[in-house]
Amino acid sequence: MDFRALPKIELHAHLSGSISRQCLHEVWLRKKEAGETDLEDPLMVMPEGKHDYDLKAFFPLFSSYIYHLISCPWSLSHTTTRVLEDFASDGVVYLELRTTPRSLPGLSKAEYVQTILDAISSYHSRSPPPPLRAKLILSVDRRNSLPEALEAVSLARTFQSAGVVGVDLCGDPAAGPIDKFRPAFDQVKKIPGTGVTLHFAETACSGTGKELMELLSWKPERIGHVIHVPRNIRGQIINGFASEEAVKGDEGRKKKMGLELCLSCNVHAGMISGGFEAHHFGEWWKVEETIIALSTDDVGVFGSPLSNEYALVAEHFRLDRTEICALARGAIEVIFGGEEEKERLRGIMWTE
Ligand SMILES: CNc1ncnc2c1ncn2[C@@H]1O[C@H](COP(=O)(O)O)[C@@H](O)[C@H]1O
Repeated sequence: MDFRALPKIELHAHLSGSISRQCLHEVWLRKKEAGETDLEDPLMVMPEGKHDYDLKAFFPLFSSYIYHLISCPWSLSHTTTRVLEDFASDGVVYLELRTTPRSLPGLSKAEYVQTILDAISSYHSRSPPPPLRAKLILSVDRRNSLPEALEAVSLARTFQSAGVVGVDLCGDPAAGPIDKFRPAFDQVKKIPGTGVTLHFAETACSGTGKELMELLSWKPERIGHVIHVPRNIRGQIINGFASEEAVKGDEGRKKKMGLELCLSCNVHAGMISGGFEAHHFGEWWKVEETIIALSTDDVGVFGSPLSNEYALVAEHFRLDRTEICALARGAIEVIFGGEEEKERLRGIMWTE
């Protein structure tokens, strides 16, 4: 099967982690030549072919390096455009990119978000129109304070009509308790048409029953990674605890929880043991009450484009062509991009 040609949906991609090393290198070269950076060449910091970053090494890549390189409107806009092009050339037809609003020298958080939305909008208006449509999710980092989280939610409200469709909780799972963010995610629920997605049970320390019950009580439509899940919490996910209010009008059924599963990230970062065969994709993909959206997380770091994630599940879990098409199409139901976009996707995604 041609996994690149297969039309695909990507729902869990962090902007700064999705920038290819080549693109980072080009930004670095231009800044170096202009005398604007003292940073080391990204190809030295993140050598081509190295993908085994454990979480201890992974998070500082952003705070200590990438954020210092992508630090002006030009580099932000340029790298966003390149990320869109890279996903499109891998056969992605719908992308929800996520990013943590940050202020850069001379750029407020609102201008940071606006710059990314402008890059997306000018990408959409290319001629002929590209098959990829992109939306934006704003992330709250676990290291943030409540006021910072509330600011992200307020930005999501402000930029909703310009393409922001959701709010995410991400960041180093070792970074303290998350209860403090409840008022922020309560606010998201009051913005009609804005979805909630949460990094969920990424590590043993963030996989306690207490934390996961708290996260589910925020009523996310989707959860990401879903690794260290105790049995009773698994039951809650399956029984639709999180979306009990989101009853589907016509059939009276509860909405299914979307699971954003990122195989290569989890394997390369050592978040699971036993390799691809042992990945919890195998436990979830036949659970009818949930919907899996295979995702890349940080393709710039872990090096596996979405087409390869589909190839991996086909290989390790023996999905045939029909099952692969059903898996890819299934994600339509859990996008945050609205009914019109769902209809477009139903028209272009393969059925067999
Ligand atoms: C194991 N995977 C992950 N788990 C948790 N958070 C992650 C992540 N991968 C990326 N991020 C979050 O996304 C930021 C980079 O993109 P943006 O600057 O927001 O576009 C990282 O700083 C981290 O907080």
